[in-house]
Amino acid sequence: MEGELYKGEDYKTEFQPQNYLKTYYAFDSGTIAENEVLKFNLNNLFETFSPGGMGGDILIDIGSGPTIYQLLSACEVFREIIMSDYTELNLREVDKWLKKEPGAYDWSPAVQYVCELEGDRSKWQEKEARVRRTVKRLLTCDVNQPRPLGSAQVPAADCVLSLLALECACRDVDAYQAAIQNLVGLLKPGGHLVTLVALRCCEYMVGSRKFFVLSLEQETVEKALQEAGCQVLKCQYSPNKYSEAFCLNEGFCFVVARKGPGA
Ligand SMILES: C[S@@+](CC[C@H](N)C(=O)[O-])C[C@H]1O[C@@H](n2cnc3c(N)ncnc32)[C@H](O)[C@@H]1O
Repeated sequence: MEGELYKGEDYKTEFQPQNYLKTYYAFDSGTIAENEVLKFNLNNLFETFSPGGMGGDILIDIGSGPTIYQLLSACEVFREIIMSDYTELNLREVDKWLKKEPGAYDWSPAVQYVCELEGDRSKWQEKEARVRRTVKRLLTCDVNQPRPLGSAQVPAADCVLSLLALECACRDVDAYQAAIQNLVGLLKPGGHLVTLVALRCCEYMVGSRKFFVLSLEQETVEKALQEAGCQVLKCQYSPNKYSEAFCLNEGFCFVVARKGPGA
């Protein structure tokens, strides 16, 4: 992978949502490696947000990107979902899907997969309607700010979800630690932080653009959460990798942590 490495503010001009979706979320028609990553992610989200497990009033998704797959299980157990991203273009892409506008991404293969996990693949249209009803707001965010959602009035959350975003947004481990702390600040005491991290990753492609990724070990992720006053309840490792042409990484970890009383 040669050429310029984009990061930070470059996301606002160089990250093309449609290219990202085509490469990593084609699912049924996509490449096997990317499909396996998405399945690992959907399976873990299903386990985490099954009825009887975690749930509540407010879930805030941070660094949502142009995707909605991360909400397919959570929409069943939270009253309200707030999505957020650093770039307006990503929020616009999500909004297209929420409003069923022409050109909106087709998430139905992933939706059907999750409905099958829940026991009835045929209910996928009901689930899409539920996601559309449950997502109440789309906000801009910056995880590197002590208040990632800026001046937006947002109640303390029962759950903060952030998948594959912090390692893209943070330039070094100190910034990662601070970003985790910033996300914990959005939670109620006892609330949960759920995150998926691509491990030992240094870059990924979105169309012809190459983006920086902070290389993290599983232990670094767990330590950052503990130092932010959280108890790590689950840390599920997977040896999955993306296709080498798209992204260089060595495994993933899916983590669920609870904010402690002193955090
Ligand atoms: C690899 S994408 C992940 C998108 C989505 N969460 C997913 O699971 O596919 C990385 C996302 O991080 C966002 N991002 C980059 N810098 C950020 C920042 N400082 N604060 C919040 N999000 C940021 C990007 O806009 C992009 O949507």
